[in-house]
Amino acid sequence: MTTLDTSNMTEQDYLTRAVTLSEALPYMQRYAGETVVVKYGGHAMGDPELAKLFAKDIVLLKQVGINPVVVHGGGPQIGKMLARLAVESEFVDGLRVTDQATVDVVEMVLSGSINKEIVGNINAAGGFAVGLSGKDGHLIEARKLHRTKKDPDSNIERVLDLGFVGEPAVITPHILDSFLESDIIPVIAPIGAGPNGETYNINADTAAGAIAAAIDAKRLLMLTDIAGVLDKNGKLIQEMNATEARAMIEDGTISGGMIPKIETCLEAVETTLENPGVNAAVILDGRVPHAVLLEIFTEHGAGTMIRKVQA
Ligand SMILES: Nc1ncnc2c1ncn2[C@@H]1O[C@H](COP(=O)(O)OP(=O)(O)O)[C@@H](O)[C@H]1O
Ligand SMILES: CC(=O)N[C@@H](CCC(=O)OP(=O)(O)O)C(=O)O
Repeated sequence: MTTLDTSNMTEQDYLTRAVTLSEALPYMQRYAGETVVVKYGGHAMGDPELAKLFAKDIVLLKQVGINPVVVHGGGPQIGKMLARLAVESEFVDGLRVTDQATVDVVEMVLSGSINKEIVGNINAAGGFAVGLSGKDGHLIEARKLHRTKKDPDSNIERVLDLGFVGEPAVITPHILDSFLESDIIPVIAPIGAGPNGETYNINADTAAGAIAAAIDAKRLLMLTDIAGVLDKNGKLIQEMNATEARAMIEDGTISGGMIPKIETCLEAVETTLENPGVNAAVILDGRVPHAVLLEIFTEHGAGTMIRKVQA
């Protein structure tokens, strides 16, 4: 556990701390009773000390009356386990091609070790976390994801078979209702069940976005391993709209794992007649200590924000 050495603190330091707490009040009021979905990426959870700070931040949110829902990834951790088991793995546009052997490992790592590690950290920080996957309580009913990709040489659309890669078909948030009314913090692994009981590997960004939309979350925070979306010159983009984002995917400035992240944010903020949409989605650097607190409780919003689009 990280402890703070207060032995050298002056009266001014304590005053600064009190002012900081007081300045958080309007944010606490703005978010009181609201739900915030936090997508915790596999790269962001690499450092054990940072992982403990993340858990503390989540407990703090719950303590001040905000409802955090954690949806986690674990791509690098799955990669390590597949390598240990000598199962080869490849990605297409940020999605892991997933055969039967791979999906078994994906479920084992995500629903097993990673989910329980996050639950353990939150509980050690004084929270009440409950770990589940999309299979629990019909939370995520999945279907096979169908992808096509244009061949750059011939310009012909080709169908890609990604195996057991799924997308959420139906989200049934019923199981989360009672958690959100209690002190329980749900921690969700992005695994879904298909109509015939088959297991689907869902990109964690996609799962987080679908859950955020289904529970009318106020904010979707995507914690990753980079400052946010970078432009062609490597400069951080603080705010972007759907048209800009699509153009950057088209011209290759946004690639790899950033593609499902952006697509998720765009879908999450879209308002339809049935869905009021998430107010804002933010892609931010999970390697920064207290990234969640900085984003929710200060003006110093880091990262790239994608705001709600009215229908
Ligand atoms: N325009 C871009 N701006 C920022 N990152 C980008 C961009 N295009 C591609 N990326 C890549 O996307 C990565 C984040 O996606 P990913 O590795 O899947 O993260 P996570 O594991 O957190 O989901 C970044 O580390 C970066 O390498
Ligand atoms: C289909 C697909 O690609 N699934 C991801 C699920 C984990 C994930 O998304 O983890 P990150 O958030 O750490 O990238 C995978 O197998 O790696």
